[in-house]
Amino acid sequence: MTPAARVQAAITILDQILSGDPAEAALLRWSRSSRFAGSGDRAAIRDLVFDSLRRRRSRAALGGALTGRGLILGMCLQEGLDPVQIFTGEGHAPAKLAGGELGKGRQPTEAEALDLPDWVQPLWAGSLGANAKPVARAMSARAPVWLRANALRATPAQAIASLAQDGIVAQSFTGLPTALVVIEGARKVSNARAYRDGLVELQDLSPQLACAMLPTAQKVLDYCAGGGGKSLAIAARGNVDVTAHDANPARMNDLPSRADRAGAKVRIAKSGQIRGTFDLVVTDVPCSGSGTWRRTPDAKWRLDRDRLRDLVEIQAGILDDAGRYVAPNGYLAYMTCSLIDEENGQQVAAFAGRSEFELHSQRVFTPLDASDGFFVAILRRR
Ligand SMILES: C[S@@+](CC[C@H](N)C(=O)[O-])C[C@H]1O[C@@H](n2cnc3c(N)ncnc32)[C@H](O)[C@@H]1O
Repeated sequence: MTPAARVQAAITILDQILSGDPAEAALLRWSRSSRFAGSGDRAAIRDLVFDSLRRRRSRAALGGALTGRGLILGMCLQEGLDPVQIFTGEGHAPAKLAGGELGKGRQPTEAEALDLPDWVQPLWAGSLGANAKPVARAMSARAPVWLRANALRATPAQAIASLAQDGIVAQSFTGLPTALVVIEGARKVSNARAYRDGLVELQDLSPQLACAMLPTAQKVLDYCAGGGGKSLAIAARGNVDVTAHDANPARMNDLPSRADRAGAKVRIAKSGQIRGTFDLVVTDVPCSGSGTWRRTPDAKWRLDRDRLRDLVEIQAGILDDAGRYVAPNGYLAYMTCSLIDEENGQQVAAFAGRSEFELHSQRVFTPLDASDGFFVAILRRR
């Protein structure tokens, strides 16, 4: 495909997303109906779509319309590209710019330039204080790919060497050597031997740092285990008995095969099958995902106040339920991939106020720390 044809494909997909389709579904549908597109085309179109969603507000202002064409026109103006060279109307390129189309845009207001919904902005500012604007700006950039070198299978150096054999360049993070940032070849990771043989797992830096903060424990319950990212990270410490649970057991379907690949032992407990108490219970709760909006930018525009309120209620219920499984003097860890304090510090403070747990430590990670946004609090049972 020519670069201009890729742009036209992105415009079509963006229009479907703007009319309500989830981004992944719209991309998949386009791929299936466009067998002529190669993997390079698909990757480039995906990047165009996701970049435009990350910067939806500012690009719509610049491009003069919240449409696929408006967003791509906004992209041209934001990145100093000449739109006349792209909107040529030739072959499969976008149709020529209509008279006046170029003049409809304007400079984004200060609020639009942050690329956050209006209703989120006060929550964002209240949660992040002086970092609110830099974090919002960082959210409009593409996220790096992070891997966790799995200590049950390899040292970080061995994992890096194996990745290199498949053309992937990765580098250890100074503060946590098992966290590897992919410098080159990110799209090759899922086919690499290091990944297939369990030497590395895909996991952002912030949950890795959060798991590293967890107290040492022999018996751990991962109460909201989902695909098992936290279970596997905890199991990789060795000498630990990990039980994974999720209210929706189907979410754990892949966990046994992931654990086999990683050489980890994880026990699966369905609801009603959790026995006894644990030294550490981890609750990686459902949340707004506002810390990962770089990776799932359409979620940024779909979240609303009602959904956030529901999530805060669900999180509070999970803390109350999960707390029952913590042994006396044991720990309860609460995690979200959100930056909104209602889901984080306020949630934990309210729980400490109504329970027999006291706050031991907490930390917010943001893209300013090179990671996704993430929150972890560790509470101790009195
Ligand atoms: C953020 S995801 C977990 C991600 C997972 N820990 C990982 O690292 O891959 C939240 C999970 O909480 C589960 N969940 C929702 N409500 C729950 C509840 N009341 N009790 C336990 N799990 C719940 C969801 O099914 C979902 O899998």
